[in-house]
Amino acid sequence: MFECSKSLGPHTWVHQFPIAQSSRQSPVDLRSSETHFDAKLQPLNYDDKATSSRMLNNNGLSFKLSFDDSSDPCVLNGGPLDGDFRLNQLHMHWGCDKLPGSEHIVDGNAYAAELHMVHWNSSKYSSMQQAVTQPDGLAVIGVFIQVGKEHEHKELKKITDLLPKITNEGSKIELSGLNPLLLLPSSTAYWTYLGSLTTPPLHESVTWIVMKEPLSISKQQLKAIQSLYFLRSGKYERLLNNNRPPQPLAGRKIRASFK
Ligand SMILES: CCc1c(F)c(F)c(S(N)(=O)=O)c(F)c1F
Ligand SMILES: [Zn+2]
Repeated sequence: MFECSKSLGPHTWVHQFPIAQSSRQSPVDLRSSETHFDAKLQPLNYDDKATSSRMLNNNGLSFKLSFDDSSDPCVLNGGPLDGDFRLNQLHMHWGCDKLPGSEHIVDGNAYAAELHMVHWNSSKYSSMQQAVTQPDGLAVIGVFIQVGKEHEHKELKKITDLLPKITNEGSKIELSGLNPLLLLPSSTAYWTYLGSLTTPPLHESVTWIVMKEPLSISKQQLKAIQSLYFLRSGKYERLLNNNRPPQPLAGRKIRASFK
């Protein structure tokens, strides 16, 4: 069978991206002792459009669902955010076999996987490329994923059913009519803190919004995710793309929308 391929260890990133050792890095351990309830935090607001998207096994590291953010954008606002943020892509981080795969952890505990929905600040910037380097450029919603009963909305199923069709690096497939709103858990409770991309170039441009309630998927769905692999120098390797360990909070405060 395939072995779990380890991407170049995160400890090597600092040579090319010195910001890796800066004070606004992600992911972090969401420790209850460091979180503070903030009554001023608004509920997240999504204009619930079903949008077209293209599923891609990108650079053999993960799969990415890209959304057309130029015409009929899917817009997020509210929560801790000032202004409108357009959904640009969503992707996932997972483990391998028994290894848990979430990037954020909660009081030291990891989940099986973590979904990231990446949005850029369209009130201040004109593209994702321009926003990705700005301190208020991005908002990423993180949703923990655990194995349990199959995802009730079937929205995640639309994604996992297609994964066997993009098992080779660079393969793409159209997926229209996905409603990102339905990928969010029923509870609106979230943590928020100022952080960074969790993979190079590690820009400190992300307002993180991590949902407290995990989504449940079936073992089969997790297997479909974990069986994503790519051909590297003639060898089939499975992906393990999640291994940035929690980074120092360095004095940052984590706000909670719930008591
Ligand atoms: C520049 C493309 C990109 C990533 F590669 C990425 F890993 C993340 S992450 N894991 O922090 O959500 C982003 F938000 C993102 F915009
Ligand atoms: Zn991510």
